[in-house]
Amino acid sequence: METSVGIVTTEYAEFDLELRLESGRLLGPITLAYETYGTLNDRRDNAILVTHAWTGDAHAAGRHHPDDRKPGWWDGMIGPGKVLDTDRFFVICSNVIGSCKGSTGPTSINPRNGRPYNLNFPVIMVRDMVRAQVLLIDRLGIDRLVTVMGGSMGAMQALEWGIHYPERVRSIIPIAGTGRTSPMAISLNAVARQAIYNDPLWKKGNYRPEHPPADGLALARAIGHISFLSDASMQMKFGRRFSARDGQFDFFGQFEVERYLEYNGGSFIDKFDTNSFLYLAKALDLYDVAFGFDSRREALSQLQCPSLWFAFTSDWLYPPYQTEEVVEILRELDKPVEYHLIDSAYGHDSFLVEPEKFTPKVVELLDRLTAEK
Ligand SMILES: CC(=O)SCCNC(=O)CCNC(=O)[C@H](O)C(C)(C)COP(=O)(O)OP(=O)(O)OC[C@H]1O[C@@H](n2cnc3c(N)ncnc32)[C@H](O)[C@@H]1OP(=O)(O)O
Ligand SMILES: N[C@@H](CCO)C(=O)O
Repeated sequence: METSVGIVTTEYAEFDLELRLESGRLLGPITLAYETYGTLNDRRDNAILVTHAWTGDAHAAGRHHPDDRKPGWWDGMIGPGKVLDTDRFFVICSNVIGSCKGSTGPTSINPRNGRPYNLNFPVIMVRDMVRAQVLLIDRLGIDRLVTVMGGSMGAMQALEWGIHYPERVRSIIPIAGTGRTSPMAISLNAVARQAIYNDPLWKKGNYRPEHPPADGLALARAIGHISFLSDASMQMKFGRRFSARDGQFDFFGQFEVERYLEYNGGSFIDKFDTNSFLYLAKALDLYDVAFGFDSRREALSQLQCPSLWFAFTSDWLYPPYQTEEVVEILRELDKPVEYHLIDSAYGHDSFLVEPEKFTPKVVELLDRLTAEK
């Protein structure tokens, strides 16, 4: 049985308007990159929005070209007969504003001067990303989404959808998220930022695209990457193994884990723009569900739909207690809420590496919602 969505194309929705951001600044016109899988039914009520993490993109499933080395980032989840079954659901994955993956971000042309925004791009919040996604969902003619589902920054987007657009969602599924970014998570991003700022090629964001601050970005990504892993996953993957290529007493000889970080930091330079990385890190750091409300309780009281939450035992970036704090408040508020602590050794990135550990609960929720229709 064919379980892949096959060859897919990224589409680009253009909005000739100015969006008022949380900062009060205006951003426009706006482009959003997105992909869709499956078919929107006649009642237009079978749509699911998948929201991505920090360095993700709209390409969640299938391949752009038969020779692509890897499929989309959540290909195991999306396709005929899969968890997000494209025989039943119309699955949308939208890139976020601020990103460099086809949507309006710091690399886009500033209409006011015809030059790339670079640091003239406004600071955006997760809520602004969602505001832009609402334009896309309107454009697709969808009133209500079956669910909004995503991990990490995707979880923040799902929660913002539920709180600010309660009439537009029938459920939300935040995975490996947090209700507010902790000082520890912020401090890791702060060090990553310094790695970039200290690279002479960064030039306060005015680097030429062909000469990015590669050393700074690679180091910044390596710092981030450590926080996506866990003690257990590093023990399993690398242990204390020394790189077979190097002599143990070579001064620059590397442990296997060092090679891994160097490789993943280095390969990231070709995949992501430095300013976008910084703007999205800022959005992550600014995240607090209570922003604009008197309290988290007041913010969470806006949520009307069922919410299904997952946290991972080995996630030390957004540890389970941060999801549990939110779930606890929702329970006190008598909201329909379900929470599962998933035993996984893969740290924050467990939502990408071991989705099979939590997907049965997702299927249960989707079946329930479909039966209720
Ligand atoms: C929604 C989103 O979040 S989309 C963004 C997802 N992508 C990322 O986060 C980019 C970084 N990638 C990753 O973190 C991982 O690939 C994941 C989480 C997506 C998947 O994890 P895993 O399946 O465990 O992959 P793993 O960590 O083993 O491999 C990552 C890379 O390191 C390489 N690698 C593995 N071991 C070693 C090693 N000992 N030395 C050097 N390189 C190594 C792999 O070959 C792979 O290279 P590739 O990216 O060119 O294919
Ligand atoms: N590894 C994912 C998760 C980060 O939160 C990313 O880079 O987007």
